[in-house]
Amino acid sequence: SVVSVTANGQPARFSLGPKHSFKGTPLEITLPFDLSRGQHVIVEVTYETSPSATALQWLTPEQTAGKKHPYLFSQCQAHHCRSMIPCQDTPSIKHTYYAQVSVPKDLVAVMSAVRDGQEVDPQDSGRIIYRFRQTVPMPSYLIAIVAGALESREIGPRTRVWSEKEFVDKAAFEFSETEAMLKTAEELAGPYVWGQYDVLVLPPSFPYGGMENPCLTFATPTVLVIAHEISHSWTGNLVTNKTWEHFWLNEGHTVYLERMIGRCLESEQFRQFKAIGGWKDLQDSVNTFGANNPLTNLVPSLQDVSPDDAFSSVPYEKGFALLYYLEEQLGGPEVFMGFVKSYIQRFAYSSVTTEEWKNYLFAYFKDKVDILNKVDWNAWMFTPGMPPVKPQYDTTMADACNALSQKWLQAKDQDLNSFKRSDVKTLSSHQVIEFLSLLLQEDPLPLTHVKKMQEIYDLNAYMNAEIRFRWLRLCVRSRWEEAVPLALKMATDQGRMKFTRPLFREVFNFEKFRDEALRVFLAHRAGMHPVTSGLVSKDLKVDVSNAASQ
Ligand SMILES: CC/C=C\C/C=C\C[C@@H](O)/C=C/C=C/C=C\[C@@H](O)CCCC(=O)O
Ligand SMILES: [Zn+2]
Repeated sequence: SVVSVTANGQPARFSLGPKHSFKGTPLEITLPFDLSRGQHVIVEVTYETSPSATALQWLTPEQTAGKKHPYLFSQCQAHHCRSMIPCQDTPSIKHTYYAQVSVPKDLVAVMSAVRDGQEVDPQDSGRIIYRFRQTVPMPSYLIAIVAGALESREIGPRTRVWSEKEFVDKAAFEFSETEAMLKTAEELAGPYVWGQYDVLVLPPSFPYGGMENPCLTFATPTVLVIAHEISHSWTGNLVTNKTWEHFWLNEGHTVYLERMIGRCLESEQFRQFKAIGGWKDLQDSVNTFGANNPLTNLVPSLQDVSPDDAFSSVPYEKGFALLYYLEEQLGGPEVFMGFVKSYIQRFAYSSVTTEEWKNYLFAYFKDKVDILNKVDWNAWMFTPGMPPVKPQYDTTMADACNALSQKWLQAKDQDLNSFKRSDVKTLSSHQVIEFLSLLLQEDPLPLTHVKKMQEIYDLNAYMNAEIRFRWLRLCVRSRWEEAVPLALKMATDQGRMKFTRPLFREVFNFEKFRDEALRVFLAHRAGMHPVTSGLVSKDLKVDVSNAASQ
């Protein structure tokens, strides 16, 4: 709700245009004077947000861990910043920012910026004003704000962990490797320019595993490793996709850098193992969208498509697969990481398109243009479905997962007693995830098999979200009725869309429990994040305009 607009202190006329289904309402400002090229103008917009702003989730005290105070958080990527700030909401424009946030004195405010002091609000002694300064130019989708009963712990020379006090010590323990990862990332990609690197653990309804807000990564309680968000400090936050159609530049390079950190801190075999899992995530997204769906292009057209509807593993994993394929063709990880570092230096502080990236690739590898000319660029970038080439990843860490999944897939009922608890106890949690992912790629296991798997491995007891999510999907697919309430509980106890959407879809596809999936969704809808509830309602084909929430 815009109250007034001024330009260089003079009142300016403004009008609101027609509301677009997902782009919002354009604000058009007419300057009260002529501008010449290069002249600067200060435009001030006085406005109020709406409680239903799609960037924001307002939690009641009952929805928090402490149960005493309300909580607010934002998620602006991709096009939601405009719902809380009237701005030129495009990743092609970068800006610094300064903010003062007044909150009741029991709450703490944090933003995606360096903290710049606090004071009692001169207008209300029951409130505190927190100040923030972001001096590195960044796109609007990286503006972020949280207010809640927060505490923090220092875990490194440039890192504090923030969360409600109930979780802060656990979070400090879980993210204790942050400084080691930051140092490794700096060795790979160049200096960290953002000053502080804090981590905020949000309540479980946060819709993504993590969000790379500068100076303050957001993480859900289901995330244990933040190498991905750390990597975004270079790819995404420093070098940014110019439009959301080039989102793979952000995510493909970030997955590449994340796995290079894994290579340095663990091993090359670990990197290869993670790439094998990523290929499966890509296959899962292609299956969900359909292999002919243009949204599975690496560079899709988003004309009339909301970025939230287009979001999937494709830009992450098709992007990674392309970079890994180029790495193999052009001389290996050290050589290709040299290119990625140079690309970051060349385009730091700006926004790029795929064409600019490709031109730079050809310029950097000017002695290997014959190799680059053999790449089927059209198939990689503008053709739906799986990539034209499947990389041959090292299977050392995956072999045990393949062997165990094959054993289950081929087992007859009379073979089921040959399985032992040690089958999974000897696997790492990464390998258990891979084992379950392999089974999810096949036709559903017979119900006798999943029941036996529970009896021997007790997978219901696993609290690792990546394991639990895959296990419950597997059970529901095998039509195990007792797994349905567990799947719906996981879908609603936390709201990370990576888990919540497929779990709801899986139960919805179990004909006998379709109504139960709808009932549970409608019962929880009011307390869900607005983007999550919008996408789940599309998945379950619920017409929310008529549906009553309870
Ligand atoms: C081609 C795709 C087009 C546009 C996508 C751009 C933004 C999509 C929008 O829905 C926001 C995405 C935010 C993602 C934040 C963090 C992710 O990296 C988390 C990935 C999923 C997870 O692990 O939970
Ligand atoms: Zn990312």
